[in-house]
Amino acid sequence: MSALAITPDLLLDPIKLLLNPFIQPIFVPVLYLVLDSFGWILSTWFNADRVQDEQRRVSLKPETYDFIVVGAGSAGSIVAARLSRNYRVLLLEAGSDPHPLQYIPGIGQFIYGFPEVDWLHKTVPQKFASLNSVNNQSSWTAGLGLGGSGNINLAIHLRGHKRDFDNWANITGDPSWSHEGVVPFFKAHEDYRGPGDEKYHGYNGDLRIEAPDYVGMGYDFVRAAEELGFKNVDLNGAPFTEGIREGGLAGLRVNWVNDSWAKSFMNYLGFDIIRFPIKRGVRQAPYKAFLEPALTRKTLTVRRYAHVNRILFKDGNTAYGIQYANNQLDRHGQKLVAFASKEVIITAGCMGTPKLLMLSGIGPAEHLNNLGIPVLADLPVGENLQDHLGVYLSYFTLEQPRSVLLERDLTVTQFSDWVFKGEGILTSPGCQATGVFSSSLAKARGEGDWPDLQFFFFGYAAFQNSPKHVSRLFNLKEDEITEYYKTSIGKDGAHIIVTGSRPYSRGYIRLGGSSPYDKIIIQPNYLADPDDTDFKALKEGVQKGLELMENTEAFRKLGARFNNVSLPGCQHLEFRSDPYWECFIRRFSVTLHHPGGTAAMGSVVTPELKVIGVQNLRVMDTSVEPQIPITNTQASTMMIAEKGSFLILEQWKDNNIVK
Ligand SMILES: Cc1cc2nc3c(=O)[nH]c(=O)nc-3n(C[C@H](O)[C@H](O)[C@H](O)COP(=O)(O)OP(=O)(O)OC[C@H]3O[C@@H](n4cnc5c(N)ncnc54)[C@H](O)[C@@H]3O)c2cc1C
Repeated sequence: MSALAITPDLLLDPIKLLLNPFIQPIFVPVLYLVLDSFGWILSTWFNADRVQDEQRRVSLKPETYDFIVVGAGSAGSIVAARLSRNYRVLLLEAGSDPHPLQYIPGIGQFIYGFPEVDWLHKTVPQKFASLNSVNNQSSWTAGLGLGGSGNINLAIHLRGHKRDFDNWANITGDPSWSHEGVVPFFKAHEDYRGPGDEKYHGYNGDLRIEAPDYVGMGYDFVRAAEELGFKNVDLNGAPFTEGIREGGLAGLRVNWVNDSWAKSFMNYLGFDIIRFPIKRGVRQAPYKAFLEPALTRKTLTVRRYAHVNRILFKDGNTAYGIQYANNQLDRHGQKLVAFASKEVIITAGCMGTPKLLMLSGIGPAEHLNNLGIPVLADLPVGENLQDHLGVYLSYFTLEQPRSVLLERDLTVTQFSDWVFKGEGILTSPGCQATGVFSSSLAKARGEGDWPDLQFFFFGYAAFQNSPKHVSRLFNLKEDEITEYYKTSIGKDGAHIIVTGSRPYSRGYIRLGGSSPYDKIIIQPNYLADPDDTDFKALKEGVQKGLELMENTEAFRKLGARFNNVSLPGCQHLEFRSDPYWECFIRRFSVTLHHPGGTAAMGSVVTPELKVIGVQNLRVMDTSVEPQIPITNTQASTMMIAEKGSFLILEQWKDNNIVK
């Protein structure tokens, strides 16, 4: 019998069995089968879990806690973990536990878009962007379950820019929201592994931040950016203390060492590989880092499948509890209430929070009146909606086998390396490098020190199922994407997403009806700002992206070339002409999933995150950001939760602490 044969002893050793060369050829078809079956895998798992949860049904009696936290996402997980150290906390989450596959960073992208883990929101049809999406509607994924969007996001850990937070301090009139004021709260939960300055990094916190074992072409991207004059910097780190090379950054002066203005100009402007909230290749934020370790506390009660429908008020405007339950989404059909003797804290995310506030009578009076909801506080809830819109510049094909081509590289060995060593391509959530920089428009406004563009680099090739996969993620028309990717599939490749990091366009979220089960109306108004600033910045960003990928030695060596097929919808235009790129931007523009601002500090909540005009109610999630930071939003959300918890603990200090 051949040494390669599958012998009985191999059947007892699954790893040896998987690594057997007989298995390798059937691995790829099996892999595709698994990837295509995620919907089924998730629904089977969650159905079983729900039945089990139902068997542990809680009593119908109203319960009283010190604090009630609504929503167990990136923010809620931290708030519940921090407060339950000292107080009795009830954490309510509409979804369930994270699915085991969600801990594998490299699989994250395949997992969203299913009702068990995703709220599956969609925007209203857009006029100026996302025009290759089905019905021009952008799909707005949002995580459902303990861990929230942190279970399904790309996990890119970037805090934002110094000026983002100094701007928050200006808007709120509270210097504690300035960069200097918030750095301690970023550091508080950080367990950082990487180069950087102690002044800006934490090393003993709950959340490991590190580079994955697999960085792929991340450094090629950073080297290419350096060729264009950008610096390789720690994007979460210290302001620069060194100068930049001659000719760098559009001819800015050199030798900045002793120039304090220049130092702050350079703060967080540059490129780097990405560090993530992962530990030995396992996703950490927020569930594993914050919530899981707190679950054994007697002071923390977590109710899953608990869809909160309304905040309860007494004495006119004092929040004292919540009502949760219903039919499909609820605690197994029970209608329940719970009371908070101190405060109710809403962390239901940028869409969930304004919805719950409005259903409870806190929102624009006219809108609530139209729906017959009695108005408790007339506030601009749902207004000020912002998101990062990105242009999906895909694919650059490569002549060198440097990218991840799923059917070639996602081998059995990669799986066993992830399981047993925490190594390999599955340790990476996908995006390998990033950079922030300013357009000429920002510079002309005198804001060259506050980047308005961001690049995300993915050294991943188009695989057989890419059209189906990308279409599902972004609600794109699959036949068009199939046509567009036809010459890229199966070839080594990479793509970048060029993002407007400081959008001027503002949208809104409104209720679709007065029932908690009515869908919300999401209008981001992408690229609708009256001066077209967002569009013009993206145009510049796209040109810079092409330059970086096609005209640098780093990528020339790899033979990088952009897709030679015209994007459906732009085929009538001269290929790669100015009008072609304008059309491309409007059509192949996708959400980066960074919505925020719908219960903003300064207009809906105070700088202490208290809802204006009512008592004992706070909001502590992405909704409170008056302007979203220039980078991804999870790190800043976790900072808000950390600072918010601190504010609460300070206020209730020494008051009925549970030992
Ligand atoms: C696909 C995707 C990719 C992303 N990639 C990145 C990235 O790489 N880096 C980054 O920094 N950011 C990323 N983000 C954004 C980031 O994940 C969010 O900004 C962050 O998670 C928001 O945290 P949150 O606590 O405000 O909301 P969430 O984490 O969404 O938490 C809200 C929670 O509230 C629950 N909830 C809502 N309504 C109710 C209700 N009525 N009753 C009970 N529970 C309710 C939800 O189920 C959810 O668990 C991404 C987001 C998505 C969706």
